[in-house]
Amino acid sequence: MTHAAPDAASAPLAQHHDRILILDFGSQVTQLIARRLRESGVYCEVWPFNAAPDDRIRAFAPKGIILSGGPASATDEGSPRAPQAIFEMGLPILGICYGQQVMAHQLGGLVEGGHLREFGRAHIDVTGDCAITQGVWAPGAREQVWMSHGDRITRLPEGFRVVAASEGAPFAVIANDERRYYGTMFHPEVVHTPHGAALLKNFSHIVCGCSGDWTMGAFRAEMIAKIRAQVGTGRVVCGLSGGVDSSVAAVLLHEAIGDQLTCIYVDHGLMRANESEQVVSTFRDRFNIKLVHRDASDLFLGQLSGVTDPEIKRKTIGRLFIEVFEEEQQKIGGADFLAQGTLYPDVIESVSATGGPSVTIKSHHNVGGLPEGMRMKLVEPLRDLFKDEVRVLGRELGIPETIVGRHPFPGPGLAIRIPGEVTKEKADILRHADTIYLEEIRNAGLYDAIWQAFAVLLPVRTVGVMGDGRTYDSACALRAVTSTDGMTADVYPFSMEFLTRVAARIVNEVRGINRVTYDITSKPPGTIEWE
Ligand SMILES: Nc1ncnc2c1ncn2[C@@H]1O[C@H](COP(=O)(O)OP(=O)(O)OP(=O)(O)O)[C@@H](O)[C@H]1O
Ligand SMILES: O=c1[nH]c(=O)c2[nH+]cn([C@@H]3O[C@H](COP(=O)(O)O)[C@@H](O)[C@H]3O)c2[nH]1
Ligand SMILES: NC(=O)CC[C@H](N)C(=O)O
Ligand SMILES: [Mg+2]
Repeated sequence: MTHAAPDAASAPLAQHHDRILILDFGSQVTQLIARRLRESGVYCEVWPFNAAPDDRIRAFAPKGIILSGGPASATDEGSPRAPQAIFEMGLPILGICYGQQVMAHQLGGLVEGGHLREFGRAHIDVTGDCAITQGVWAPGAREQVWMSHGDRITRLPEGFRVVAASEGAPFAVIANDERRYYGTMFHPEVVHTPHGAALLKNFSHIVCGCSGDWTMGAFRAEMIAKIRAQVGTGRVVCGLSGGVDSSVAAVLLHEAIGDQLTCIYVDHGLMRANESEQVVSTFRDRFNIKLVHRDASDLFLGQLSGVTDPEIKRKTIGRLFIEVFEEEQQKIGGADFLAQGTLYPDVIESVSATGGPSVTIKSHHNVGGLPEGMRMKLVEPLRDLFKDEVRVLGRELGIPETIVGRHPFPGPGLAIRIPGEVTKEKADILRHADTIYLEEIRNAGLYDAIWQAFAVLLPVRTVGVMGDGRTYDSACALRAVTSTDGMTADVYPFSMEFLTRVAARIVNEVRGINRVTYDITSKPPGTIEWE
């Protein structure tokens, strides 16, 4: 499941599982193909299309290959090509969007731009049947899919036939039964293609014959072996926040390398109330993991003084985290590796995954915020997983529900919930409001129905009247969203009664806030955090 140039060490580990190779042409949603395959129990790896030499592919011995979508046009000179050798390996191939177009082009078909473009929801007419649609779509049906293309195939290569068509894509599904080549113009990997997962499962299970024996239990075993292979006898420090991701990473690492692991919890003065005590007692006492608790609030708050730009805040925090980790590893006699609970969404939002043109939305402190020239090597066992998969793994590892089910809390903490300059006073005010808000959510039994809820301290002062006196204090915003993976999110529909109760408590109890608003922006167009 690595999203790096294939490394020789990874292949033998997966040897006893059926596997699919995904060649990435730079689509924003390539990782969702891997995720859908994992959900149906199939081991897979994502390799950049241009880092897949023929001998490596043969050594990996996949049961099938999927070609992802991508931003290029197959008709452009110099646009990406699939390794020609894959068409001589006798393996089933599924091309998705650009992957379909490039396969058609390389096999002698014709691809053209300048036709009707389709973005988002579209409908296709199923005109035939094939191995990937069987049992999912019946001929004659009209089905919803999700499209994102400007080019299309205008002439099929030899041996292919049409199975479904849309207005903008006469070749929405194509099949060459004899060679077991299939192509879709739409994206079966996204949830907006309602039966997409079933189509992919038909490809992996029926066409490629994968048995579906890849589970989170298998992931755990393989990842432990991978960690051991990477780390050897070296020492590892792990940034542990007590959040879901680093807790799961720490317990997994501990299982893999025992006392070679030391966790470092950094209190940057921007954590929530009582966080430090909870983390220390859980990990030291319950899991028996070596843990350093570092109070670095003066350092962080000092360096954030005068900083107002969100990206500079994030990069400052990312740099200071590493500085602190470097200092602490020296105190324990040196470490060769830094482990973090980085997840796939952290990676995709921070950097372009394949060096392609996907844009940086924000620099997650643990990815885009890392300083150049960091000495320790990174160990990031969860880098290819989505949050809900990490939760499944956490349960598999016996981590208590109070940790596994926690709302995410970003590494930069309250700093990115205080637009403008961050000060200790503001952090204290926000911490208090946030505590009340979450207490009310818990009391109302809503905590588990919400992906993430928090308060934001606005850099706006407003006039109020309290006890017949005039106030001129800050406004705060409440945010609560539902989501499955943090990539998209919807507003949580609280009752007005609940919201007004929370607002009253905050204004009454928190000195410095005299007005409360509720943020009703979904993601997109908003992001979950305000900065
Ligand atoms: N206060 C902290 N001390 C040490 N490491 C931290 C701290 N905050 C974040 N990190 C590191 O940065 C990584 C990314 O942070 P992130 O918030 O995404 O994950 P998390 O805190 O582990 O889980 P969650 O998303 O549930 O909050 C963490 O996994 C951890 O390695
Ligand atoms: O560890 C982290 N470091 C960061 O720099 C960071 N920025 C956002 N987040 C969390 O990621 C999820 C998506 O957030 P956004 O919609 O704000 O991008 C949400 O769950 C956010 O809380 C971060 N986590
Ligand atoms: N999503 C894709 O793979 C798009 C493929 C190609 N760039 C097109 O516009 O048709
Ligand atoms: Mg966190």
